[in-house]
Amino acid sequence: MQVVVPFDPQSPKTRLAGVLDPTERKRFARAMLRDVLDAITATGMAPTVLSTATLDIDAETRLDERPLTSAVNAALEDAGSTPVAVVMADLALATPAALSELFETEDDIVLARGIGGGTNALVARHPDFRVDYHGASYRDHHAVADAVGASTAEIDSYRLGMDIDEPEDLAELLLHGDGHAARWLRTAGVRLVEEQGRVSVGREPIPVTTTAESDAADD
Ligand SMILES: Nc1nc2c(ncn2[C@@H]2O[C@H](COP(=O)(O)OP(=O)(O)OP(=O)(O)O)[C@@H](O)[C@H]2O)c(=O)[nH]1
Ligand SMILES: C[C@H](OP(=O)(O)O)C(=O)O
Repeated sequence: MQVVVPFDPQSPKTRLAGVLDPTERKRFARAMLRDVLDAITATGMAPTVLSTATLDIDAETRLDERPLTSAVNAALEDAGSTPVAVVMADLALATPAALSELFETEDDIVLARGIGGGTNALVARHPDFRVDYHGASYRDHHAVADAVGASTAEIDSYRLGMDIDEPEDLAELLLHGDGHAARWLRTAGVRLVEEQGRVSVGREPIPVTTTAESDAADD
């Protein structure tokens, strides 16, 4: 099986602009990528990062400047009859156990839904299956699988379902994460705010000198 991790390092995580500035968003996205690659590697698989730009990371990288859907579909086509897993780079809470369940479920198409309607991870073992990301892609991928006559399974996983897109997702990461991304957030001064209802996040003012530590947390 090929395990592909799409990643766009250029202007990532714009929905986190209320909490992190552009440089921080790049560092945070990179820290999440490291967590995802570590979790995949711990399952015994070797991930390939499908990136829009060159990266200095310790993983095989395939460059493709096209938008997400086109790049992933090209990877599916190139794989031929080899099964392909597609795991998003913002699944900072992903664990080897959750990923192993995804990889080992034997249907033609295996889907791990994300909150908000997305498809956070999938496995494709059918030659005619193609992706169509954005919007309610989870629903769309079910329809594509049905249309090509593929059997479909769903992975019901909190750990794969939490893609870190919105500021409130950062609270989940602070609560349940212990990897590079969670550490980077804590070092950057992002903190849980407990009020009535769900916890949210806020930012502590941090002295300029600790910016270097915040970089180091990503190393
Ligand atoms: N290869 C590739 N990966 C992409 C592209 N766009 C997004 N990704 C990756 O796809 C995954 C899901 O991305 P999104 O959460 O939809 O987008 P994002 O740019 O990270 O965040 P927003 O700017 O907040 O939408 C992440 O792993 C991204 O790095 C692209 O054009 N090409
Ligand atoms: C890529 C996209 O992710 P989201 O926009 O939900 O983060 C999707 O899964 O369709």
